[in-house]
Amino acid sequence: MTRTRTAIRGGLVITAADELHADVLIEDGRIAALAAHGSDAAAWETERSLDATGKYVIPGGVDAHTHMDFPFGGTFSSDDFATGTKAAAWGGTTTIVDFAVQTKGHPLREGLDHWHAKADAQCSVDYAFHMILSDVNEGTLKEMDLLVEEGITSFKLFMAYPGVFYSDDGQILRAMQRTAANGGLIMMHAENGIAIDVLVEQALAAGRTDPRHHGEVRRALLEAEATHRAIQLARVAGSPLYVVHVSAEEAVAELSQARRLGLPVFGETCPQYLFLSTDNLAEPDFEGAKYVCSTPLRPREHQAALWRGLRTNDLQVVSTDHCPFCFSGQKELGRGDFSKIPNGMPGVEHRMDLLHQAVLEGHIGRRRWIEIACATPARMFGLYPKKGTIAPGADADVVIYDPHAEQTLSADTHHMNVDYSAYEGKRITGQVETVLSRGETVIDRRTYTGRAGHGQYVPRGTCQLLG
Ligand SMILES: NC(=O)NCCC(=O)O
Ligand SMILES: [Zn+2]
Ligand SMILES: [Zn+2]
Repeated sequence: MTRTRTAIRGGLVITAADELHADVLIEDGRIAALAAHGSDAAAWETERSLDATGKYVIPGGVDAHTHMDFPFGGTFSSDDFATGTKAAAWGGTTTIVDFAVQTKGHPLREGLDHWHAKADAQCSVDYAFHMILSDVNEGTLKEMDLLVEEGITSFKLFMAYPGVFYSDDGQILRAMQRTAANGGLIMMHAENGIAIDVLVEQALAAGRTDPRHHGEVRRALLEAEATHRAIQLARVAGSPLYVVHVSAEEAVAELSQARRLGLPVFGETCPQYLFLSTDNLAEPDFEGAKYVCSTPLRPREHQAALWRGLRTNDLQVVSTDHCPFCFSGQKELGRGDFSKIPNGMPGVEHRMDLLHQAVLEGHIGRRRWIEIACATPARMFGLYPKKGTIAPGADADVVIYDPHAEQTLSADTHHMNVDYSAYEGKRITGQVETVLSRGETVIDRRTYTGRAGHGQYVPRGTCQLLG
């Protein structure tokens, strides 16, 4: 085997734990060593040297919540694994964890095989899977044990979307009991879908059909109620719990209270809840449909609680919930009836940049940026320290990040396969310059040099934040 050695010289290495003025040695796709500028590093003999002077050297992002080619709302999300992982690479994300879907009445294995068929040989960066449980029954529960053993260690359940992915409290309790025994982690979409459907019906009957009503019927209290219920069910089952896409201040309060009691309860939020609001959902001429996702965008006042939660570690992870639908032909399915707008927003390309912007705006510090976007998602989902850090032995998933570059987000320049940007015209300071995935350059000074099929499937361990 030919040995390839690369040095990244002159940068500021930032991990969740440290900031070091250090050079990084990469050998055969792994981090081999770090050394202070001008020390041992001067003697490294390498085939390749990348100059990171004045730049940050950070771990590749781990986006633990994506939906590529996802069947939803009568259509499929518009990024497949080829386009979506290429966009991820452009944005400095080198690992995604996507959701394989169990079709109701069918085994988990079938859903998983289907997701491998979609993803294998298509990805530009590494990928792993969670499993969506659409049908919790004796067979499914047994299959969960096998999946945990082979590296699918987390399962998403929905308290929302009756008739689609919804599970009732009994099914939820059974699945939680199973993970309490097999080491898996339940990821909960916490909204009271039964109550929401009543409010949807009433809104439509009263002629309230615009996208903004999507946000109005999906009440913050119904997110908080479901979050509370999920926490209590997890307590009864003795299982840990990860609540996905938290958007409401009242839901953060439920998580904070549980964590004060010492319960193994975790929370994720997403950039759309931190940067966008119901003002976007109210944009005229049906433009609000671009921002329809669930949980919904909230009034701007909720953002302070989300930022606080990220600072106090009551929220641990920022993922994108990347689930893009084109405005033309997809979001338009819901003209005249907001409940028919496919739920989901694009975002896989912009998470690292938006969170860097949050550093500049004083919401979080630099190491916390890396913690919530790289290290903790890797730990949460059993990928650490292979992913999420820069340390000897870790995969050489490394981003050279220019903290001074200026960019404007736009559908004209993004790489996601979707015809609008949720952040059109937003100015960002900071930009991904170069991206290595297991030592291979996939973005080279703002040119894509990767290939579909470079990305490898990564089986995962269990949650590393317990006990
Ligand atoms: N979040 C959303 O609106 N769409 C994707 C499916 C989900 O995560 O609930
Ligand atoms: Zn969800
Ligand atoms: Zn999702």
